Amino acid sequence: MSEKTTKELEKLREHIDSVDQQLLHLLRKRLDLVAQVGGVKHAAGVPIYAPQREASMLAKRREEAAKMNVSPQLIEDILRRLMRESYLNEKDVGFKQVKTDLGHVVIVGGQGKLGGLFAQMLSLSGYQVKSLDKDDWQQAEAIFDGAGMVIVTVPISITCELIRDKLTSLPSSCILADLTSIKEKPLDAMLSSHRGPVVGLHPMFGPDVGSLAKQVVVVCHGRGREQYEWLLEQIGIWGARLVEADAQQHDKAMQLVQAMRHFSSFVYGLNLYREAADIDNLLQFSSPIYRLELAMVGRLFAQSPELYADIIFAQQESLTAIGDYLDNYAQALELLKRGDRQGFIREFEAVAAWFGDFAPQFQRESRAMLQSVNDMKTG
Ligand SMILES: C=C(O[C@@H]1C=C(C(=O)O)C=C[C@H]1O)C(=O)O
Repeated sequence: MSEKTTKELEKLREHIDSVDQQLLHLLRKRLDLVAQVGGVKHAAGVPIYAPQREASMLAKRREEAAKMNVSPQLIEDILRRLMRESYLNEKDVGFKQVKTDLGHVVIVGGQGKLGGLFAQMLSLSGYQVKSLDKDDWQQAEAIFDGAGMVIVTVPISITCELIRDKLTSLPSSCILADLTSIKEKPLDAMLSSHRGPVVGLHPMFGPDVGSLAKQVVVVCHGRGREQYEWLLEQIGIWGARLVEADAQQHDKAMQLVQAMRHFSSFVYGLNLYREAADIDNLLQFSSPIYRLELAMVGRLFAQSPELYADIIFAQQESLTAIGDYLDNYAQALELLKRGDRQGFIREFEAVAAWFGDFAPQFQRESRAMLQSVNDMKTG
């Protein structure tokens, strides 16, 4: 590079540094304003997450961006990232407490990750929370005494047994809830062990979410809804969206959404391991989509094998869903073995037609993800 070029670049880069510093100051200012909004909302008991405000704000900024010859998608990406920060900061002020005369909450399995998250959210909302874990059963009576709600969040394999053995003498005013990722059997167990209000919940997220804003919690009603309605409102205040479901339908969906999916990720990892694939090497040749896929598979093996065994082994019926997948794999492999390119294309088109408008929608969504995977690359 010539000296002139170096000088020119240096000067421009100094300007860029200064603009970035101004951005930083603006960010600080925005964070402070959002914190003030958080304070006002907290006092009024309003959830921080305000989708309508977000939609109208984004529409206006996009319009203004276009007029300034800035890409509307750029401002939308930046604002969405900032809004995520807004939800995370909400934990600093806490949440409105919907039910003020509940008595304390007992979380059976409160030391587990999901139990811990719910304990934290409830505490931030002003509830007194006690945890009951496997070594605490001797003190159970004292822990349960005066509880207004008991939430069960223990491994799926022991959930029903625990409910049937240990939760048979709660007072009928006490709410009994669970967070298990299957719903029909735990709900039956709760309804038969307890006379009072019962509700089944399935948080559709892992314990590592920073905030519940926009996350989904599935609700399967048991009995006495009017007595636990406040809990649903409370979860809404945390920002989550509640989706009501029939327990049986929910469990059927989980055979595909969880069992089959996690199982195929497990086999994908197993296959890489048996092939002794060199991950470093694969990453060097990876396209963003491959990296994203590897991230999805690899993250499984950073977590507890018990958790995934629990999810995959939870329902006998998942075996059918996984077996069907294996059959389809074998049939598709036959196309390949026969060199039946036309057959492959026919099947492809049939699936594409079945996906319908979802296919282009998923393409758009994944494009944004792939771009951020690429952004994260260094060097
Ligand atoms: C700050 C607010 O709360 C949330 C955060 C927003 C933001 O960061 O701009 C916008 C809407 C809300 O989801 C607000 O309602 O204005």
